Amino acid sequence: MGLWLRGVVLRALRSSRGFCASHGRLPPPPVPQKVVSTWEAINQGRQPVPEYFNFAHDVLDTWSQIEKAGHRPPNPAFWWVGATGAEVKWSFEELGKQSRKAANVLGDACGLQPGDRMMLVLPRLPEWWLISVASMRTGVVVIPGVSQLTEKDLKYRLQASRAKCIITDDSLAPRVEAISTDCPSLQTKLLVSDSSRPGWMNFRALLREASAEHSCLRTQSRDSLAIYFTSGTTGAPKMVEHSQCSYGLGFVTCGRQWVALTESDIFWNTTDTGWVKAAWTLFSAWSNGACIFVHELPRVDAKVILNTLSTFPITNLCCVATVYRLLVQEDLTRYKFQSLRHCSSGGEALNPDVREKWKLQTGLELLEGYGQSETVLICANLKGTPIKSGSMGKAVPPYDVQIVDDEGNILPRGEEGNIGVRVRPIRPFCFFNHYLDNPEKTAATEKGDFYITGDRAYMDEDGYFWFMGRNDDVINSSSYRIGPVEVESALAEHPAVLESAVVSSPDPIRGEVVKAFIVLSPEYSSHDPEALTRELQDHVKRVTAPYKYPRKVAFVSELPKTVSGKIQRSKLRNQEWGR
Ligand SMILES: Nc1ncnc2c1ncn2[C@@H]1O[C@H](COP(=O)(O)OP(=O)(O)OP(=O)(O)O)[C@@H](O)[C@H]1O
Repeated sequence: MGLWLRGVVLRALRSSRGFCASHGRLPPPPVPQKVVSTWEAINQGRQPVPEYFNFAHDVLDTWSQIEKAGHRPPNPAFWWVGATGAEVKWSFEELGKQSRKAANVLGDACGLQPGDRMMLVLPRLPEWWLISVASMRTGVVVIPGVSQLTEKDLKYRLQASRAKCIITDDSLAPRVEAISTDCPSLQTKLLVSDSSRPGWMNFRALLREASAEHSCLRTQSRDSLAIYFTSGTTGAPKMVEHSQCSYGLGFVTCGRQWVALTESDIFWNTTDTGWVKAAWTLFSAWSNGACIFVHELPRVDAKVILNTLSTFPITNLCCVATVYRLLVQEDLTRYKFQSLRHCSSGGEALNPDVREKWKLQTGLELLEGYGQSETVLICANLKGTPIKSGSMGKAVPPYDVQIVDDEGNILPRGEEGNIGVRVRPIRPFCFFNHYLDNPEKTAATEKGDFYITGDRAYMDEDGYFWFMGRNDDVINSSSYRIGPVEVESALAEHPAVLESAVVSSPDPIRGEVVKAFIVLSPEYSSHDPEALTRELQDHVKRVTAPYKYPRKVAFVSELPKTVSGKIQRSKLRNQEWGR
């Protein structure tokens, strides 16, 4: 543990009951709340960031001590359920032991050194969490990716990151083999499988033999921790580099106050391991001592999700809005969620209609949060704060979030502009280091004192943020600026609409007009399209300002989405504009 942080945590632990080991009494019993509040104080900028920090050592091993002292409920730290019902459960102690073994695999068998980069592309298998922690212990920089990556995607990522090692499973191995000669930096291929494959080392076999003795690398807080490729919703994915502390200490508040976790909770986020939300979950949950629940979930299936929520004592759930949109199509009253008490949604705009349907059927509030791969949680409806349906909530400390113009000047409340996060005079520690190998892009995201997120919104008189869309998604029709989210939310209120994407489309008179691509609910799929178009247009005119109604409507069987499940409006827009 960094010396400074170790001191702070130990003081917190000792002050709990006044025991003093040197007087021959019992060792001080750890007090989880005090440990977490110390980390939270750092997260919120009330205490300085320590010079040295390593999440595996400073946080996970502390929870292991707390657990050993009997000061954590008996729920596991990690609970995995396979597609066919197999289960894996680890305590913090077991996680520590297994991840030390995995660290020896990375350091010894793979010969990886601190600072070396390693791509990790696995479906939701327990090894993903083990190797993520092992990379922290060794100082190896992890680069997660999703299993659906094509050969082209893999080549782009391996070449751009110059990764020395890739860890994956049987399904992706052939794709790696097809492009590995084009990736000169790639030296080691590690397979997570029960069978062997020529040219690959076998992780499971190596893990069985590895020693559980490993001394965690003493990393500086600013050392590189991970590189995340963005979703590519708007263009080629960017490489976002995070430090040991930015994510390691930046998610304590997110975990405590947005997804509302304590050490007795069991938290399920249905996200894929390759998306940054998996990291958000790892750091939010484990910094708060909560259990991470994982279902293998080979594909996102509403019934499997609902059955899982009914079968296991999951207390907290987080999904992207797309998943909740799917869930509310089901008859939720047929399920009984015994333990579920808190639900959250992020990564995409949450339509008010979906939130209301969820609440009506489950009795549970859905708290929306907003952030990016580059940041931690920027805005959110934190637990216990009043919700304004359709708003992303307020700025989350330590961020100072403002609506700014293109030069970084703060705009008055109610005016639409860029969502900006203040980075001067002090850049929050819980922020990405930079876009790797792209100083121009890094510099271009800052205007005046603010980092410009690329998203548009307005802030109301009470400090709540209302998302309009990404910069490029906002439609400018006859000088009226129209956010796609508002139109999509209006459409979502109509029973015919399963989901929709709203984009600009060329128009000889207005320059551009609103076009809605709509996936119909099964009951409406055989309706007369012309009559339905008119009905939906009238509906939008009724529920929102009439000028926002979609002048063009197309019924489609599905919408283009990123591998993380987000709607790619840019693809539809480019199609409209012939780009
Ligand atoms: N609650 C939310 N409401 C609306 N949009 C959200 C919300 N949360 C996240 N987003 C969107 O997701 C973006 C962050 O996602 P991510 O970091 O995965 O990269 P991306 O923007 O999807 O990919 P790329 O930068 O490659 O286009 C935000 O900038 C915002 O546009």
